[in-house]
Amino acid sequence: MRAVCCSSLTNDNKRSINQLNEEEPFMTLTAQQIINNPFLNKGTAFTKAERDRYGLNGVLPPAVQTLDQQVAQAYAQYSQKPSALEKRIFLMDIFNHNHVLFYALFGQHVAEFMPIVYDPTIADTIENYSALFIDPQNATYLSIEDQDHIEDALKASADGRDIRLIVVTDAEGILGIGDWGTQGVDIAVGKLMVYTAAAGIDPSQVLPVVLDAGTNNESLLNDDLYLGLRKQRVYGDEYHAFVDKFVDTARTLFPKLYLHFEDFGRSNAADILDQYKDQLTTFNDDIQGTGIIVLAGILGALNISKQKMTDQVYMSFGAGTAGAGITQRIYEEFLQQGMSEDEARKHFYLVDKQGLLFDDMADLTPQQRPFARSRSEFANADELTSLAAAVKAVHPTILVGTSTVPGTFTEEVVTEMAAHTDRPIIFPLSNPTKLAEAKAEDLIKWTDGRALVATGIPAADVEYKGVTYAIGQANNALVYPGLGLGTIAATSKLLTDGMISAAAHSLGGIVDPDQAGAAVLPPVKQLAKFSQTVANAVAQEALDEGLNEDPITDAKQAVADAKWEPEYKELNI
Ligand SMILES: NC(=O)c1ccc[n+]([C@@H]2O[C@H](COP(=O)([O-])OP(=O)(O)OC[C@H]3O[C@@H](n4cnc5c(N)ncnc54)[C@H](O)[C@@H]3O)[C@@H](O)[C@H]2O)c1
Ligand SMILES: O=C(O)C[C@H](O)C(=O)O
Ligand SMILES: [Mn+2]
Repeated sequence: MRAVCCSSLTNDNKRSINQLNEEEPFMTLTAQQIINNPFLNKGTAFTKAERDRYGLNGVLPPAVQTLDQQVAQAYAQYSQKPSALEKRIFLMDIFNHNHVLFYALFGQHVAEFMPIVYDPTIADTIENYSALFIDPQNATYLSIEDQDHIEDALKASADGRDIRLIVVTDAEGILGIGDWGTQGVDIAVGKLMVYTAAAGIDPSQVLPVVLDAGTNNESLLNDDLYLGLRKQRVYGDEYHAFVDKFVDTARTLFPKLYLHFEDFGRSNAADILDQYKDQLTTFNDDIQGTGIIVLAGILGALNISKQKMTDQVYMSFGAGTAGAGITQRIYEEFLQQGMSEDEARKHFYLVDKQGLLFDDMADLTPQQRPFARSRSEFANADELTSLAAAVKAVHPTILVGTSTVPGTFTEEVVTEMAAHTDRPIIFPLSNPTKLAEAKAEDLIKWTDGRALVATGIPAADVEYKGVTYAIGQANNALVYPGLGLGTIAATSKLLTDGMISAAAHSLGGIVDPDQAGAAVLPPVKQLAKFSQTVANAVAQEALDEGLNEDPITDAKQAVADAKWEPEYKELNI
């Protein structure tokens, strides 16, 4: 029996499959093992010489195609698929068979594919994951009831690859659609695809992981097809011991790990980040990634309105994981711009289920507490139990929605806000599409074109009174790939606030703010380009803070060297 690709690579002998191909002929694979390995397979693009060498003659149709021809053929098929879900299933099929082709195709159609591979279509595939299941897509499925296999499972799915990046979810708070148990694994798969398409993270160095600690989703528990653990979600010490065991095992197996946490529940997300952030490069996308993109969007909006950050009055509608994370990031920016903590806090207002949050409320989260207000500030404090009442009392200049409640930025709320500020900054960010607090088009119309808008999911341009308003996408996907690439390229020991701030500031200067209808953030079609900008800024900051493990001096060069391109390399196995 011949060795299956790469399983003989030990942790001490870690190389990516690409490096491996280039360096050493160390094992022989059968034709079937090659074409069934998505990291190695080239399909019809195997050359004549490769076909001779690896016994592929007659195993494939005789014509030899180029990658460009394969991309064109696949895109033509894709275009015929009648729905977003079918388009996504088709692309996943390509991914399952041939990673280079998948990423070459994705790279040529980034803006078109983002909403298919990622949000919002990914929400449909998560809700229907068990029914649609075909392939585990190199993910690791860890169960709280089977912790003895954590190490084996991580090793088996990594299959000897040099894992540098894990996206892990426990799926308690998938986007705004709630608890999806094991089915949430797709968010880890999808986020990783965006890392590679946007920033060129080597796909052989990544691993999607789901931590299945049960689910409180009754529809899943009652679904015969459900593929996860059929029990109520576990919380408290038992849950944290499970997370600890996963993190300890993963960092031991993969010592250069960048660990990205995604869509954990409100009661766990911030605690887990605090627990690990000073130990290894830990990133919480919903807290930190969203904080970066919203700060970048606000900086972009202020560039257009020519206003100062420290003159703004900020209101968060929905102060959970993302809402509180964004608030903290904007608050830090106020401090960075020279304001004292006490002065800065006066600019922030949180509205959640209870209405405006006050410091005498017993049910505040630790992240909400520092921004809760005193009732004595308002004559009618007890009446401020709705967004409309809070907006009327506070007159915010910035309103960010992370509430998961659709349509809550009503015409009444928006016109009241716009009555007290020239250029209201309004970001309805709840995902997917069906949960957004408002539509971009309505915000532009209700404010007669004055609102500076960004949305969580892609929004079409808005034509209004002869001006075309481009709508920025304030989705963390615009920054987390560059942040990850920069951090990994710099071999940074930690991910610091300084690196996070550098990422947010690096997105400025890409959009021309003087163009009528300019967007507050750069367009998704330039995602690959500005991911590089973010990566360079982050890597430079890591070096400036002396966080690099390897002796790197040139941040840009390190980023360029770390970047993977979807090209067929000569197989040498
Ligand atoms: N655009 C982005 O990049 C981005 C990033 C992260 C999260 N999000 C979106 O933000 C939303 C929230 O995500 P999260 O991770 O913070 O979830 P979360 O559950 O941690 O927070 C949601 C918050 O909204 C509050 N809420 C619920 N109903 C409300 C109501 N009627 N009025 C006011 N507040 C209410 C909840 O109490 C909670 O505090 C989701 O829809 C998610 O998709 C967007
Ligand atoms: O996944 C997204 O589209 C962004 C964000 O992380 C979310 O949870 O909504
Ligand atoms: Mn998320």
